[in-house]
Amino acid sequence: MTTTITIRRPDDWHVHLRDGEMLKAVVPYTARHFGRAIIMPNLVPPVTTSASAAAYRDRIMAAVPRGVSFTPLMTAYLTDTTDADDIGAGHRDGVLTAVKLYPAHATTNSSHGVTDIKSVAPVLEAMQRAGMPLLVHGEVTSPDIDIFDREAVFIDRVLTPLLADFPALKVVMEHITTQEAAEFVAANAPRLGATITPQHLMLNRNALFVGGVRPHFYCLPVLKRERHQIALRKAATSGQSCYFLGTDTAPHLRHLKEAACGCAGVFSAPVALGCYAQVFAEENALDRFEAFASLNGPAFYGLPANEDRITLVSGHSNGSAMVPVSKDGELVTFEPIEPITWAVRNATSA
Ligand SMILES: NC(=O)N[C@@H](CC(=O)O)C(=O)O
Ligand SMILES: [Zn+2]
Ligand SMILES: [Zn+2]
Repeated sequence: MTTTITIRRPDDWHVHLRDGEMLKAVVPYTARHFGRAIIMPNLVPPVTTSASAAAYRDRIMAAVPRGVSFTPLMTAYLTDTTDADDIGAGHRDGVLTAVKLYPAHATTNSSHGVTDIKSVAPVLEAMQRAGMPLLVHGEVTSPDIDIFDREAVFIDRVLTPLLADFPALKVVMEHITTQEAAEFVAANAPRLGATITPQHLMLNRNALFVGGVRPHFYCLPVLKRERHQIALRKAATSGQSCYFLGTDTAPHLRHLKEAACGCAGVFSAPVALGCYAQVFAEENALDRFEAFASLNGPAFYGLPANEDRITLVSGHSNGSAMVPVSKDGELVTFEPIEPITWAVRNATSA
């Protein structure tokens, strides 16, 4: 038996597209399903100014296949020396949608991240005045905090004071992974929102060790225990407007993941939308899928929902493919433990 569902075209509120050959290889997968995407700035070196964001946007647009409509929404990487005037001007000019806070060394390419939140107060004040959201990678980095506790400790030590010090600042807690985060976001909505990834909805930390170590399930924040997975599934499918789709598709070449010290990040762009639909179907919540995928994100960012539609269908086995990246190597597409049975049938223009 197959089920189909047609919804407004979704947006992806958390995407890594990288640069160069990798950018060219991955952009088509995001652009064919999603109308817009928030583009993460953690390149090497990072995108830290409006000028570098504008140049990066041009490189992304050059990689969008002809005939596909796709709008990258750019972000700047917050550092201890970010210029508040440049960020404000970038926002007024329509170049910058948001600013990204990585605590220094929290995740892939975050060595330039903020070491002390006080040093960026002028930038946060300017963003608060402009209504420009701050996107946070919500993990503390102190080595004495257990890796499975870093998100919950971030909420207590960093996010709670930040929300109090900047009471009108809009904040997105990216890729939430815990029950604590889901509850904290709902309690602080609507100025606080959260993205949730397919892997954190479909897997828990046991998946990292099924039959051996599984590097393609390794991402940050790392998968948590089952009670958190259950809480995230409940949150995403609740219909509450503070939760929205953000895949955190994060491509790394296969040989850099299948390594003695493998990179963090799951490449999910080709299959992500099917994964989300499957979760909503399993939770008997397909009637709330459009809110999570296509309505809540634009509402948080103050943007209109997309006018075109996309149709998904169940009953398809969706064999995940390897995506070649020039002669450099290849990407392994996310393949959860249970088969993905939902796929995009077609996207129609408005
Ligand atoms: N999520 C990840 O595990 N990795 C991301 C960085 C990030 O989103 O934290 C990446 O850039 O590879
Ligand atoms: Zn992150
Ligand atoms: Zn990310």
